[in-house]
Amino acid sequence: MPMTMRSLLHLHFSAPLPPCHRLLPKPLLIVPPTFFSKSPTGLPAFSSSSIFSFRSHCKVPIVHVDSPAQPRVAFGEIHVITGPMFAGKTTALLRRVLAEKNTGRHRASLCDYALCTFSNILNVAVIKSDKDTRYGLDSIVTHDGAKMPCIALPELSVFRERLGAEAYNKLDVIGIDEAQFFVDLYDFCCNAADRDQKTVIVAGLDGDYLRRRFGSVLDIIPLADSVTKLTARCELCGQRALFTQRKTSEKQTELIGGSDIYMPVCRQHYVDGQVVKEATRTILDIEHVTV
Ligand SMILES: Nc1ncnc2c1ncn2[C@@H]1O[C@H](COP(=O)(O)OP(=O)(O)O)[C@@H](O)[C@H]1O
Ligand SMILES: Cc1cn([C@H]2C[C@H](O)[C@@H](COP(=O)(O)O)O2)c(=O)[nH]c1=O
Repeated sequence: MPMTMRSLLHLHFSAPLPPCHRLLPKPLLIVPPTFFSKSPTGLPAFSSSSIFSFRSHCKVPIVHVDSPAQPRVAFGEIHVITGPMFAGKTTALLRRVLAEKNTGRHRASLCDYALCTFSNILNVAVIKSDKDTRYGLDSIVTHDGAKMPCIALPELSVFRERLGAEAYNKLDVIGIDEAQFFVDLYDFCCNAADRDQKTVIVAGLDGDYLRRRFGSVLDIIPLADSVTKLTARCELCGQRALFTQRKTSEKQTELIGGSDIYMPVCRQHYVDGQVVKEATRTILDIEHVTV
């Protein structure tokens, strides 16, 4: 049967909403045009676009509508922070998570003005791999000692269950540190951003000590809204450091450690370091000593 314009419109507007919306009662409030612009009194004033506000404890409290014909659902986001060790990835993750939380608080205060509720302050959670036992399992810690509480997990698929479905549904922002250790990073990020409307901020190494891809960090780049590659300072010359040099002779890819085992190096010192390591190994091999 040919589709009329009317049936197309009906289909468009009656398409099923994401799971979180389906659980909700009818929109609590319809705020007329541009709730977010300020009046001279500093209080929100109304003007030209529409915003439907749902119950504020819902993950997607607001559906912005630029024009009545184009409803836009607020989807999740994925931001990737990568680079070598000591580049400031964990520091950037902490900053970003806190910034999201504060922005959320700001947004919340505007919505709360209309909804008379303060329950939609952004909820954030930070996850790290339980392989990283350097500073205990209950916080992520930067090389400078800054800390944030976290949940340490063997894999990301257990996060929802560990947190509980209700708490998970209320989350707005999920930070993931040491992402290179999570084998299910791709699926988790996909589901969290596409299906569950979370903002996911991922920090992890792009390469290992041999400059090979490390875990799945590179795999999520096609999913990402933004990718930030940070650099450190070469420990030998102070130039921009792109790589992580392992100072010991262990060969396994995963080896937990800090400046006792690794150092950030520039391209020249990475190459020089590999040459020196190779030469040392050859000499010691000849002498039948294992390094
Ligand atoms: N060679 C180093 N040894 C120890 N700390 C370092 C070294 N180089 C830089 N740092 C410090 O580490 C900080 C970055 O820490 P962090 O955010 O944990 O980095 P990353 O998560 O990328 O490893 C830098 O701001 C710097 O103060
Ligand atoms: C290069 C490299 C690193 N690791 C480990 C060492 C640390 O425990 C983490 C990286 O921590 P950071 O927050 O980025 O400083 O990864 C490894 O297992 N294998 C490697 O090749």
